[in-house]
Amino acid sequence: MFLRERESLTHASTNFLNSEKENFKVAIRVRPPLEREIDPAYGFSSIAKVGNDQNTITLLDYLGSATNDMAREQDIYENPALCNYHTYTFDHVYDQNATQVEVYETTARPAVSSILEGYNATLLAYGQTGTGKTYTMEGFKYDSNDSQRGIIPRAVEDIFKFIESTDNSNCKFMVRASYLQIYNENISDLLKNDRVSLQIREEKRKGVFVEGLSEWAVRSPSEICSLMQKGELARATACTKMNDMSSRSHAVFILIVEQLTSVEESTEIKVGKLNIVDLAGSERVRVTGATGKRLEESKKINQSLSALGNVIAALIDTKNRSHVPYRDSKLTRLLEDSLGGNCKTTMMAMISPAFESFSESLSTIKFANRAKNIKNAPKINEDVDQRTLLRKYEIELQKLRIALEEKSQGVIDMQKLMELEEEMRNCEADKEAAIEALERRSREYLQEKEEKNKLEELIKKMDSQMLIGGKKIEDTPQFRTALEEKHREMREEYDNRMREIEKEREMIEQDKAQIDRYKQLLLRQRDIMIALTARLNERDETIIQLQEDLDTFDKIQKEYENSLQNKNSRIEQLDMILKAHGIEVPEDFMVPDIVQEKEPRKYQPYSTNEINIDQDYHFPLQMLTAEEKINELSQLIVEKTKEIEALHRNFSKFEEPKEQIDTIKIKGLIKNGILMKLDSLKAGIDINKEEYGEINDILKGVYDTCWSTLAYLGDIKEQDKPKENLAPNTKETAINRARALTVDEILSIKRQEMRKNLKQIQPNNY
Ligand SMILES: Nc1ncnc2c1ncn2[C@@H]1O[C@H](COP(=O)(O)OP(=O)(O)OP(=O)(O)O)[C@@H](O)[C@H]1O
Repeated sequence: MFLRERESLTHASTNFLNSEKENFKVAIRVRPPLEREIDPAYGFSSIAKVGNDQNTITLLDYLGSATNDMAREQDIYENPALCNYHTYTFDHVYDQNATQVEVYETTARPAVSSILEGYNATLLAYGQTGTGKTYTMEGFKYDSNDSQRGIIPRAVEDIFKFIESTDNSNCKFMVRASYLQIYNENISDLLKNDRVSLQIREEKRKGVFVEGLSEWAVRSPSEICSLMQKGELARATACTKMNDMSSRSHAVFILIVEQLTSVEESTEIKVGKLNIVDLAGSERVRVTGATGKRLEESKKINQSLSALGNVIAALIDTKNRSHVPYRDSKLTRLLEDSLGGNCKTTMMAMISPAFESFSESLSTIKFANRAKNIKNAPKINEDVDQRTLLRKYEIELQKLRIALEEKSQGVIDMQKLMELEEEMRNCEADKEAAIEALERRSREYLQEKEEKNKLEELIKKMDSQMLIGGKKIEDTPQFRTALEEKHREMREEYDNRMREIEKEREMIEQDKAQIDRYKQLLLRQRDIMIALTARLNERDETIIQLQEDLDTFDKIQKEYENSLQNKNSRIEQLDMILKAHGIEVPEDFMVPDIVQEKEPRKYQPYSTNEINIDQDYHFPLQMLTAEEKINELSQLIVEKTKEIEALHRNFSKFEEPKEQIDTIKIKGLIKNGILMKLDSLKAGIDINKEEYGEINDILKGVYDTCWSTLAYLGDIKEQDKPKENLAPNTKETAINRARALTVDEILSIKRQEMRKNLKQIQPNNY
């Protein structure tokens, strides 16, 4: 049976797919007349005539005056001109005799098939209130044998049959269901107890969706039926003039089928989504007589339906299709994919066959006729993102399998552990048995040994009684040798033992001494601690005592201050009284300022050495009064001044006053007669050879000094000094040089030389 179902489903799908036009299908269903529409006296005559091809419908617009269906029929028959005929063609038209199964098979089934191939599909029920939308979509019984089951239960059955008929073990399915309603422009989840208003979102990959809408994984048709029943109870319905249980909200039942097929290494995922939309019925408030809450509901319903009409109008307006007003209502926003998008949509328009509903039926037919022109562009959701629920479950399952394997591994390990523990216990038992056997054996051995000793004793005794070769055994040389050997061994053993004992004793003595030392140390530490504690206690007591004294003094001082303040204010008071009476107070009577005696401030003595601190009180050993301190510092200044003067004097040795140097040097030069000779030379007076040599030597020395001084001062480098002797060696050059040099120049050179010497002696102080 499953196979047959599968084949027929595939066939339905193929038919559906073959026609591009059928991406948006429109079917009309004329429901049977309701009891209230049938005139008990004259019967009922339908205004909707369905063509034999089941593609056309004609609505009869009677213009006559007959008041009942029978009379109207008669009148039309007799006067055909009294009737206008409105004929329209659709993908399918069901007359009032069409059964639920028929409607499902021809209209809904292809949509179901397409979702199994990974398409999005929508079945949309539209029509005036009470025309059979809910009946067609849901039906009223959820028994799988009930012939009045609607599209939803049948679709679900088909989906599960398809899944069951799939014998490919590499193919996995997941079916999820959601159920929502749009009531008064608020979206709420019919499968949840709360009535939180949900929002519509759009994502590139996911398309349009309701955020936070619950999705229920279902594994059988009965589970879906339970969800539907739950949703139905939550759906806003009311008893209206036109329908005992009129839906006051648009309801959308969503079925998502995920298919995951693993082929070798690759995985193919298909996700099909079926929206089954049961719209709230449009109604003419005038006819229904709605007021209050019902009126508000009606307005909202009509508004959203008119938004739906606007969207359709915009979609079919091929000339000006720039803007489609999807966002004008929640309904159109939600159906954005279904209307002109990635979806195979089937609109099912329901009409009443009753004469009284003619205008509504005609309006519905016209609406459906417009919708016929909508073109959708569905595509298989194959390249759906890898985050599909099934994929996630698959991954999760994989992880769980691994975890299970690990756990199983754990179990194996546990078994191994238990085995090892058992083995260990056996080993322990063996060991104990072995020890026991060993002990028994050693007891036996000791016993044997004892017995052997006894025997030996006995033999000895007996031997001592015996004679060997006519001699007593003690007298034999063998016995003596053996005896000596025995004695020697015993002595050796005794000595060894004694040595060991001595060693042990020494070690014990050492340990004892060490322990004694520790003990002494600890005792000493204890004494120190006791002493320190006592001192600390004493100090604490002293501090407390001092604090108390301080408090007492503070108190007394405060009292004195208060008393003084009182006295002062009294004096001021008296003074003012005296002044008021014009009496001058003599100077002698003036109260002297109270000079508070203060403890003289103390200063530390000046010392370059480290200050000795009294360990007990942390004070310097000696403190000076201010006067003493001033004296001390004055003394210090005197000493330092002397020191500085001495240093100055020393320094002055190297830095003689200019005039003094000049005088000395000039005197020296005069003494040597050189300057005179120079002057003579400058004056052009002839000098003798000796004099010339003398001058030449001096000039040569001056020349050298010049060089070295300039080198020292950094003006030139020593190595730059010419190698050849540039000192004047002729009378003429000597005279020229001498002429060039003045006395001041010579003195300046000499002074620089002195400075150089001084720097070498006291480089830091210079
Ligand atoms: N094809 C049908 N066969 C038998 N009874 C039908 C059929 N269609 C509708 N009915 C009956 O008509 C009445 C109204 O139907 P239904 O509630 O489905 O209308 P509706 O379009 O969903 O109304 P509303 O928009 O107010 O919710 C119900 O009692 C239902 O049983």
